[in-house]
Amino acid sequence: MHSKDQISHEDYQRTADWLLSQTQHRPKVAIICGSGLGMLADALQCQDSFKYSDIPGFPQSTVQGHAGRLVFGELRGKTCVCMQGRFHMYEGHSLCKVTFPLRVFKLLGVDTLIVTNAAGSLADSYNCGDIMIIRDHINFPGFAGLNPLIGPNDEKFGPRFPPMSGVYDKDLRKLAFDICKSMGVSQYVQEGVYCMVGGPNFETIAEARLLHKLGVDAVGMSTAPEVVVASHCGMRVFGLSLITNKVVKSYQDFEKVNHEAVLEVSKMRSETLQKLVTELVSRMDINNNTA
Ligand SMILES: O=P(O)(O)O[C@@H]1C[C@H](O)[C@@H](CO)O1
Ligand SMILES: Nc1nc2[nH]cnc2c(=O)[nH]1
Repeated sequence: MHSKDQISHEDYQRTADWLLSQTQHRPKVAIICGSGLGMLADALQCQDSFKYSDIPGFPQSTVQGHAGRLVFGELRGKTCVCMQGRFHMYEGHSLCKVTFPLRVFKLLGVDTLIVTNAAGSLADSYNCGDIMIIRDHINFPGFAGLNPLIGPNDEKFGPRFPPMSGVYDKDLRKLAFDICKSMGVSQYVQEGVYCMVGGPNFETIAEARLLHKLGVDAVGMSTAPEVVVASHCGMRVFGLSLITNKVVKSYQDFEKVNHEAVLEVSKMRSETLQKLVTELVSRMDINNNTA
């Protein structure tokens, strides 16, 4: 890692202090909106919102379907901060930049992360439009040394060697399933393993077959770095993938995925996802995580 990529504790603190001076909201929950899922922020009441370009130290979002706004507000009386737009490695951001907001959120007092993404499915039983509750992830770039925790460890945030087993909170996953049942949508809710690849190209057929053999249920280009950093600093994590396409695994299949189709499917499930996240926030206990 180059020294220009290093972000000091003071840098995170400066951004957190600026935000604290601009809003009365004191969020306990952070929500990251995946591609086309920015409408999750629309449910927030009493909003204060900030363009990323106006926030000192914040990276800029360059992908279509990622508005580039940080929205503070209340969801059924619980204070949240919502990223309408995230940062991806393939945009050219270092992983420190990709995950910069997470440490700022920690300094704001956030203790729970809800992360969402658009993903392609490898699992044969999944369909387009399914919602996958993330049970676990594979951080493929991490295998190649692309990990946001590489470099000097900041003990104020967390330990040098953090565990990652059980990173997606079991109780929140169960609660989400119960909510889906009561919403009558469990027929298209799955639980599975998300794999992050670097992107920006979608998978070749051979790559898709490899991921399938490895036990990957859904593949995308985000989430793992954010979850690693959130977990490192003691946040509880819950994740959702919206299955926007089935990854092509056969040489006989001539279908080709594209970003516009991904955004289209995101729109189709926006209401359900908004309801699910609202219910989840409203029913989660935000005080039991003191890590
Ligand atoms: O931000 P997410 O992970 O939801 O975005 C996915 C992965 C790519 O950025 C994009 C491809 O359509 O959607
Ligand atoms: N890598 C990857 N990311 C996605 N995001 C949405 N769909 C896909 C996909 O099929 N592959």
